[in-house]
Amino acid sequence: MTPILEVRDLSRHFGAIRAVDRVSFRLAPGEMLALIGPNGAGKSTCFDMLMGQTDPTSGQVLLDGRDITGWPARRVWRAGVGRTFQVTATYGSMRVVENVQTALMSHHRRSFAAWPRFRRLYREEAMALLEQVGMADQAGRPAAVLAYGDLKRLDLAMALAHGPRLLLMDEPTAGMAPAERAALMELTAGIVARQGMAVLFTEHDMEAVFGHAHRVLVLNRGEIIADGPPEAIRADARVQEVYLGGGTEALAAEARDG
Ligand SMILES: Nc1ncnc2c1ncn2[C@@H]1O[C@H](COP(=O)(O)OP(=O)(O)OP(=O)(O)O)[C@@H](O)[C@H]1O
Repeated sequence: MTPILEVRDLSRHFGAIRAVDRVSFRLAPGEMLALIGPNGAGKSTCFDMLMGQTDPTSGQVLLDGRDITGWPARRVWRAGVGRTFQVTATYGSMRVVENVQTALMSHHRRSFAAWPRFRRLYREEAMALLEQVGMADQAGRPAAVLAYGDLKRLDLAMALAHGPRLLLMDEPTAGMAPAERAALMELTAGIVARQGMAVLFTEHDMEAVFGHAHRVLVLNRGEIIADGPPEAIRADARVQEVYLGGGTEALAAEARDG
């Protein structure tokens, strides 16, 4: 089966700094992959390359078998790479459902000149997306009054409006209460499984990583030092060493300290 994402020997060097160095991995349909590593490991640089925001020094990025290396961000997004934001990109004064409608308009390349007809445009599709993230009952509320966890779910619905093949989530649970974190990750896992898409996420919260990722990729100084299921990663001596030499308690401490 063709992987949704295939990264081959991807590198990004800044002068002498090897921010990302010969990173290779694959991501299958239905898979949730966590990308972790200590500060400065290269996670953001890796994400930036996958989103088309930074050109690789060398290597390749393939989406559904198509080489998208070096494509500009907008084209990468059009090709099916979506993302959620740490700070959600919603319009506070608009209603929840209208926020999703704007995401659908953008997906369907409709200009905002269609504004007068906006209230009807893609309303049903938007409601179906809100249903998926458990937000249909809040459709009529202004986004500004939403609780933080609900804003995150709205952000997810807006990312899904684009029908991504690959969803990149940058610290999806940052700033959330523990119970909300688990709920968001479970919700995401269910959607990923149903739609056969794939998720790559960075996360400092180790409960979110070890509780919800199918596979964990550990970066250190730009290189992958481990790639496997959560249990194997937790037990990996090199991973424990990198996380201050103290096993998963140290992993948790690193998470707290950011
Ligand atoms: N534009 C740049 N110019 C020079 N060096 C850079 C640049 N961007 C990143 N780096 C360096 O590349 C390395 C990897 O940084 P990156 O931000 O990708 O790590 P990270 O794992 O995302 O870290 P954090 O968890 O702190 O966000 C670091 O040494 C960083 O200083």
